[in-house]
Amino acid sequence: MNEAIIEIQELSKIYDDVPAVDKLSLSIQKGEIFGLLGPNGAGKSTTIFMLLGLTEPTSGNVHVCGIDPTRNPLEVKKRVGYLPDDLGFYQNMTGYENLLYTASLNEIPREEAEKRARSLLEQVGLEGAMHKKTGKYSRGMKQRLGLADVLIKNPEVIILDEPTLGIDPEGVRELLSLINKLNKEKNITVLLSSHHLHQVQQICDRVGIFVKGKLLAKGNMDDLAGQLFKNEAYIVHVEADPIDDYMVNDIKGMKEVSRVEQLNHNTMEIYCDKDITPTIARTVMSYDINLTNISKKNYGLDEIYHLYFEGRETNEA
Ligand SMILES: Nc1ncnc2c1ncn2[C@@H]1O[C@H](COP(=O)(O)OP(=O)(O)OP(=O)(O)O)[C@@H](O)[C@H]1O
Repeated sequence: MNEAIIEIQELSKIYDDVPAVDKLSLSIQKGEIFGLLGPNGAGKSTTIFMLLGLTEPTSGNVHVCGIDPTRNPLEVKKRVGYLPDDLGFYQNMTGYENLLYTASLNEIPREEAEKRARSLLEQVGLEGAMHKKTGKYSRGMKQRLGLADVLIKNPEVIILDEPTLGIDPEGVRELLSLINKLNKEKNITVLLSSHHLHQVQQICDRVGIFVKGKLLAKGNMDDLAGQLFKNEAYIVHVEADPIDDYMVNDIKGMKEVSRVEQLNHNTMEIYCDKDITPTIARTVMSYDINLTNISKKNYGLDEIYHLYFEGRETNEA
């Protein structure tokens, strides 16, 4: 997974002297699921439009599958499937007919198009509704049809703008697992924009936190926690009876430990820059103390995201 399929360098888009995207640099690897996370107005859609060649950058460079979308938008369009947040289908046509229509726009021969449409409708769980008019589809069904629609041209990359908007929790779960499955089975790179933390956390390999046109941080959950909490990226929760002062001093003296917080007579939390849970367990045991529980506490994307926004203007969020 170390072949960049989306390469963005110092990319900016300025509207009326205000940067919508501000010197963005980002590499997305082939086969990765990358989540672009940020509040409304952060610049996610503008970034996506520049990747698709729908908006011209003010400055900087962008390459998708090795192609510059500003110069060659049609070549990018052949390789990239884009599912906008407000996707529309011809309401009076069935799901199957809509897919065949998209296939014809992409110059896929009829016989091949029929084969792909049937297979995709099956993959997205719409085989039973393929001959139903899309005007009668639920929002979740339309999103699943949308996925089939972007996949009909066998893209290398799919870009999904708020794909779960307006879908009920069960529909969200199904759609996310479908995206995950497609990514794993077909090695399709997925760029997904969202402001739903939990959904992003569930399926993305890496996340970029985007605010006011700037990428504040990027990485997997551990990287993000590391960047944000620096020398306190890990918390080891210990329950032991009793918590002995000598033992606490011993732990405080470890080079990885920044502080120890004693919550009550038998519980403490140890903040450290590495996961040293086994070392801490051994130290506690060496004091002949009854260790009843030891676990690593993980920061969730919720904590990470909100901490990034602490003290920032987030009134659009
Ligand atoms: N065509 C345009 N003309 C002027 N300003 C624009 C234009 N398109 C976007 N903007 C501004 O650029 C900023 C970024 O908007 P963008 O739509 O990219 O954000 P977003 O993160 O996708 O938000 P959302 O989640 O609401 O879609 C906003 O302040 C928006 O008002």
